[in-house]
Amino acid sequence: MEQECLIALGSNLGSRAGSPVETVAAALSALADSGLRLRRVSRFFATPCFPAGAGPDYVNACAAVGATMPPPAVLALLHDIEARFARERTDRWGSRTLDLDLLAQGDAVLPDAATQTRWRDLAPDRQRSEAPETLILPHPRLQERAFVLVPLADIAPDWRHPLAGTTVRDMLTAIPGSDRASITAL
Ligand SMILES: Nc1nc2c(c(=O)[nH]1)N=C(CO)CN2
Repeated sequence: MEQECLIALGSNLGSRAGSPVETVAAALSALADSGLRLRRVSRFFATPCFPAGAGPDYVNACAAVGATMPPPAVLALLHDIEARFARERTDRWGSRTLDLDLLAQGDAVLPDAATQTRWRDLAPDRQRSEAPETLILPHPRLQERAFVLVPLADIAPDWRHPLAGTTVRDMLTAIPGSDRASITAL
């Protein structure tokens, strides 16, 4: 059965595809060519780098795609596309030629809610050692980021977080207005 995946795209450096806008556009074509079915694409937005001053502005967008494969296979596919656009994975907040995040797949919760709660309460360094490269769904920082929520609201305003119970529209209302105001559609 096909499930809907919500994917966030971001770029703040040119790649072999060209500018960040061209890179995000090329990544969407790559997604469509990869066996995922492209259902909806948001507008492209210029967003200030988070954290502030860590690099040039980003271009961010979101896409809804249909997938018949399980979440780890979708993630592997996203990593493969990132690699083709030569993203450097060394620096956590550093500049990105292309960043593809799997935000959600249907209402999947991975790992289970109790494990996610335990991890969330750990200090960040222990979080990284106990939960190294584990796929967490929905994406654990989805609610905090205007640069994700603003494009996501274009394509899935009524999607409901399976643990928090809130919609994308609710989450967007809950973040500071100044964060939203700093984002402009291209
Ligand atoms: N505005 C914005 N800032 C970021 C982004 C991003 O996509 N947009 N991605 C990052 C690395 O994941 C770090 N900072």
